[in-house]
Amino acid sequence: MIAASISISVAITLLFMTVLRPLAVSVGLVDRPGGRKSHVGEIPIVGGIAMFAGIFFGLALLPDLASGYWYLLLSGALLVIVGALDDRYDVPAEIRLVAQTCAAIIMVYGGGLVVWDVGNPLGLGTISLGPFALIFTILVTLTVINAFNLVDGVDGLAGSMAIISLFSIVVAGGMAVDTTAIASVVCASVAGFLVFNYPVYANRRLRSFMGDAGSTLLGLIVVWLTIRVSQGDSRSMSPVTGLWFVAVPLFDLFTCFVRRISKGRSPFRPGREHFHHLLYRAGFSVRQTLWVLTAIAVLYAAFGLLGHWAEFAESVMFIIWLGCASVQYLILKKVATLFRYNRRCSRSGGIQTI
Ligand SMILES: CC(=O)N[C@H]1[C@@H](OP(=O)(O)OP(=O)(O)OC/C=C(/C)CC/C=C(/C)CC/C=C(/C)CC/C=C(/C)CC/C=C(/C)CC/C=C(/C)CC/C=C(/C)CC/C=C(/C)CC/C=C(\C)CC/C=C(\C)CCC=C(C)C)O[C@H](CO)[C@@H](O)[C@@H]1O
Ligand SMILES: O=c1ccn([C@@H]2O[C@H](COP(=O)(O)O)[C@@H](O)[C@H]2O)c(=O)[nH]1
Ligand SMILES: [Mg+2]
Repeated sequence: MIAASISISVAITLLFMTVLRPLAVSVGLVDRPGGRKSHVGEIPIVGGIAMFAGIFFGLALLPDLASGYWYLLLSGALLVIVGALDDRYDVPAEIRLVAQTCAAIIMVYGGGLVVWDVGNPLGLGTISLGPFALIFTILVTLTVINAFNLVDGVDGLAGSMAIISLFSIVVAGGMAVDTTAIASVVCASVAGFLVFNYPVYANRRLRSFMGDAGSTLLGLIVVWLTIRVSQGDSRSMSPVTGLWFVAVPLFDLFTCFVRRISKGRSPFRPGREHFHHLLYRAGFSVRQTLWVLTAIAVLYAAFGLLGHWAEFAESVMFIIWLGCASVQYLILKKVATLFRYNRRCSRSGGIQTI
């Protein structure tokens, strides 16, 4: 039955992508180049809606779908609607954050998921969140949802990050039936979308984006399943392990926040200082940028799985995770400096170093 759900998920996503692309052009649901945009031509932003449709029908086919997962579809639908409106009309950030908070609340009360404790990241024993559990759960959910949005800035990246995270969650979660079924259906749908979004020559005329509708949906599903396998009596991995599975999007969010605040700018104001932007501007092609970040994400996920299986101390894994965040931040700063230097050199006709 899972095979049927996977097939339906990918088929419906492909169908919706094909049908919605021309419609999107006629209603103006397209991304136009200019400003901080890095793409060329008008690109339909239909991936989020198409992936949601694929996931909806794929999950609906699953027998015995736990009732909590209908709430995943409900909160996902909320994010897709608000995201699609934002992709078309630019909804104010406050309204989007309210919608994301509502999605998190649906997860808590409908899906029954709360971050009750964060495991033992400091080596002092399990840290229970007590009365702060609800607010922490909402913050974690907003953080991961937005991390996936922020990383969606180059072809294929957000989809690849989601597949890596979901695959790792399933493996660390001991291939639990419900998590495996849901993650497989979602991965199938993302794969269907990537047919239109992965940067290869063959699909250049079909290129489409998932928009905030898609990236926030994927962030929600990833955080939902992570909390599902890392909390409660049936937990099969520690929360710290979960951090390794979303390291690239989280590091991007945190480093952007630090860089923006240190420059006296609002961390919520969009920019072009994300890791993918820096690689791209430093001379990497779109595909090379995607491959570098995918390779880093695979390494982080593999290390998370290694720590999980070898039962490394959570505190050690957490310290190394923080270390990697700092190293990535320093590399980011170095690349930015080199890039500025390079630009100055090329303006004055000097030798380029990168
Ligand atoms: C604005 C921007 O950058 N734009 C981009 C983007 O452009 P686009 O056009 O797409 O988008 P817009 O600009 O239009 O809009 C953007 C969207 C908005 C709505 C605007 C708001 C933007 C945001 C970025 C909002 C983010 C909101 C937040 C609430 C984030 C707050 C961030 C923080 C830094 C606070 C974090 C605090 C927490 C409590 C959360 C902690 C969660 C963690 C996962 C990390 C924990 C790690 C620690 C170091 C914390 C504490 C230590 C401990 C001891 C505890 C240990 C903790 C754990 C072990 C965690 C436990 C975890 C679990 C139990 C489960 C965890 C689950 C998982 C990890 C899965 O994109 C464009 C293209 O790229 C771009 O150009 C543009 O700039
Ligand atoms: O697959 C993708 C996704 C995004 N981009 C570029 O990033 C910006 C930001 O996208 P948002 O929809 O605002 O989140 C987009 O305009 C593109 O320039 C991309 O190239 N490929
Ligand atoms: Mg976005």
